[in-house]
Amino acid sequence: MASRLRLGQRMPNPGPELGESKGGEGEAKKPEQRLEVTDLGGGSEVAHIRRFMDRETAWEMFEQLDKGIPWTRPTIRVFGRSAVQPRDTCYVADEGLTVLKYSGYQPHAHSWDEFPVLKDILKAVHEAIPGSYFNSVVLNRYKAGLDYVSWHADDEPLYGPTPEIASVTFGCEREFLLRKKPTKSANSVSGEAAQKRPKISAGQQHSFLLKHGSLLVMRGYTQRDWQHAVPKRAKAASPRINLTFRRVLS
Ligand SMILES: O=C(O)CCC(=O)C(=O)O
Ligand SMILES: [Fe+2]
Repeated sequence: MASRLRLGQRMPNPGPELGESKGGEGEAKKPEQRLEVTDLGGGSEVAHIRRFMDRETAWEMFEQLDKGIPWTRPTIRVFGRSAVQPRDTCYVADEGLTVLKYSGYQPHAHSWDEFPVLKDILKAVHEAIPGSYFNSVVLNRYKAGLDYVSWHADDEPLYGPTPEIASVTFGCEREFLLRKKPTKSANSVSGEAAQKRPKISAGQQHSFLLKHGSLLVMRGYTQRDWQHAVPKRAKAASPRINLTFRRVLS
């Protein structure tokens, strides 16, 4: 695991690796990037940088993505039924990678060259997470609070057993939930014992408020052992754009 920092701790020697500005003339304004790490246990963890980007830069990027991305709302298959995905999406990846397929849907892989803004964000993400390497990004646009992503894990084999996934948020803040997957042993117990045993015990859920310009990183066994979701929120009245950077293994 890349970081051993605990919740609320400051990264040591904040400097270029953290993307912190030296304040020189002509340099892009960058806020101090404070990293908060939540240990989920069992080799899973989440790192959160609430102010990954300053608000103004993040709004400029929001506008470019909102207008410039060829958003689609595909029909997917969930539990054997066809349904329109409850959010807009797009996919960008290096050429020649294994194709991504989820819920019976295979998104077209656009090229990074079509969207210079995505290259800028990718560079900032690489700088903020030392040792990271991402070659694809799934983009989601939630038009308002009725758009959502249901419980899932990004555990497709093309990402390997311990993928690092970096999630950048623009626009309306929304809640991001994590819950522990039911364990095999809990499932395999039959009869009365199984009924009495709760599948998800207290303390095995976490909630993060993902704000405009924030970065959240899931790493270790988070995709194998946990699920995540962005639930509907009737009060969320404005759009949110989220980018999840991933590394497709070759
Ligand atoms: O919008 C988010 O914060 C999460 C999106 C997500 O989980 C996904 O695209 O797999
Ligand atoms: Fe996901």
